[in-house]
Amino acid sequence: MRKKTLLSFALVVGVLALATPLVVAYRLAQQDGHDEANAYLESLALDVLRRSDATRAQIDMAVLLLRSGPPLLPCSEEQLARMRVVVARSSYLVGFGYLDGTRLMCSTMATFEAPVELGPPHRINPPHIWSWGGVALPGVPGALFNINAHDEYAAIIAPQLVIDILDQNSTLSLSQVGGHPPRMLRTRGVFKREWLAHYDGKPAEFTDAEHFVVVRPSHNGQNEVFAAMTRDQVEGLIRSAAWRRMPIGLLVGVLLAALVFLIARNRLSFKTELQAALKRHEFFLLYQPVIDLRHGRCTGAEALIRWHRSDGVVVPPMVFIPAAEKSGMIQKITASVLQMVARDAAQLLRDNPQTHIAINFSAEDLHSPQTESRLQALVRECGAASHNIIIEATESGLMSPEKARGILARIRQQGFRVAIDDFGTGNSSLSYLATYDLDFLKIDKSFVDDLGNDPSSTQMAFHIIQIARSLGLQMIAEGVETERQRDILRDAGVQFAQGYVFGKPMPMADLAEFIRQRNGPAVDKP
Ligand SMILES: Nc1nc2c(ncn2[C@@H]2O[C@H](COP(=O)(O)O[C@H]3[C@@H](O)[C@H](n4cnc5c(=O)[nH]c(N)nc54)O[C@@H]3COP(=O)(O)O)[C@@H](O)[C@H]2O)c(=O)[nH]1
Repeated sequence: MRKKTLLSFALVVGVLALATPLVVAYRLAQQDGHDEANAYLESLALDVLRRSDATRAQIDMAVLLLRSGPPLLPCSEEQLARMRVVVARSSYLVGFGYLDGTRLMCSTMATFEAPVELGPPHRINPPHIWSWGGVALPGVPGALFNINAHDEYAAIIAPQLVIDILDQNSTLSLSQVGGHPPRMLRTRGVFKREWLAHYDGKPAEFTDAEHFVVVRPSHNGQNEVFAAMTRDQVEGLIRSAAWRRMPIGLLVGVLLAALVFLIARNRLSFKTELQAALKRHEFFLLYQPVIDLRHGRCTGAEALIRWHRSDGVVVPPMVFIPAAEKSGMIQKITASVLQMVARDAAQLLRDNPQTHIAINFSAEDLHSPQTESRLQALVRECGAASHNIIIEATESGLMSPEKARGILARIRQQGFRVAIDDFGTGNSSLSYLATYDLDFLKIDKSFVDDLGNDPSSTQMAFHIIQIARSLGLQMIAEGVETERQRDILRDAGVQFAQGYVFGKPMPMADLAEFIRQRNGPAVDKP
């Protein structure tokens, strides 16, 4: 990836890394604020319903007590005294009275000069309980009462008592509605009749242009409480939740953005480091001998790159080659490998014209138009022939078949030989492999390791050998560490092998000596 692209990519990912936790934190804060509003309004609504139930229970109990004593003369001092005792014992009843039909004859609250005509009841529920709302009583000016009558006994209730659970300054709204059609039983704050349309007998929450409303029905379904707060109040709760959530979101965002920054810097600096290493010629090659298993001669070697850093550490290719591939540096490194082979191997190839040097190519090398000219320059510079060079391409390098196939075909036409490396570790199939012009198939070390020990690895290795045979490819087994592995491979018809049993990767001078010893008249067969 080019520096500019990497920077833009890192910037976009960094901004996303910073913004995403903030957005998530805000969304959670919105949810928290909403949940808080919901929970608070629900608790208020349930409280009103609980008080309403308690009021009803107190009325029932009061009527029971009034009826339990010996019958008294209606509106007599004795009856009013009994009513006063009952009222004193209850917390939600403010008075009691005696009814004759719809006329309130007397009450504990005030003495009437004449009976108070209440008119037709506002609600009858169940049949023997009649209710009136908003009743003005003589002797108690400026107050309106609800009256709840059980036959002749009328409980007098201050409607606000049930609903006055908010402090005076509260701007929340609470309304209890009951009956069919619905009538307002008691209210405080705002109530809009259109809210009734949102309620279908089940608990509900909804928002209109100005309010967030929670509705909770009583357990007997006879009335329901609407608790509401303004949308500004909900926003206030969201804001306080955001104050709690956002710092965590910000912290996570900053950490993620810092991580992105560090990774990008690492990538960029690694690329810079590779560039500097190339300039300072810190890369060098070791050569691992390849042995012909039939007669034990060394037929060539694989060039394996190492990075001798200025701090003295020798970095193996597994560490920097993948990073070089990702940072777009691999072609420069391969070009340097070709130059080093040209320099290192010139003498060896002149002295041993039948030997080869195998060079690893990455996917990008196989897709580059410069590869052919670089290979031509290599053989020209070291005075070798193209058959002295084997290109090792990994399965992943062949993954863009259109580009790779063309280059490989042209390279082979010019006499260079091609091996597929690490075969079996990717997803290549036999039919896929058959579409390429190849000379060698390298059997990956992972299949060689357990040869003769693990039946499935052994079977896999034999299967790969079968594939190579069916495609007419010669085989090079890699990672051969024991004589047993060597013998099994040789007996299975594998022609070539490399591995520690023959020789570890070594400098060119050592390789020349190795070949002299191995291929000279005194050479031991494997
Ligand atoms: N694109 C390029 N890739 C390269 C280049 N040089 C090396 N590589 C690739 O790096 C991978 C690791 O290579 P390396 O650490 O050099 O390991 C090689 C051998 O040292 C190791 N090997 C060989 N025999 C044995 C053995 O008997 N035991 C054992 N434990 N290890 C052994 O195997 C590696 C050779 O692998 P391969 O190339 O698949 O034959 C590796 O994938 C290299 O390809 C480069 O210049 N360019």
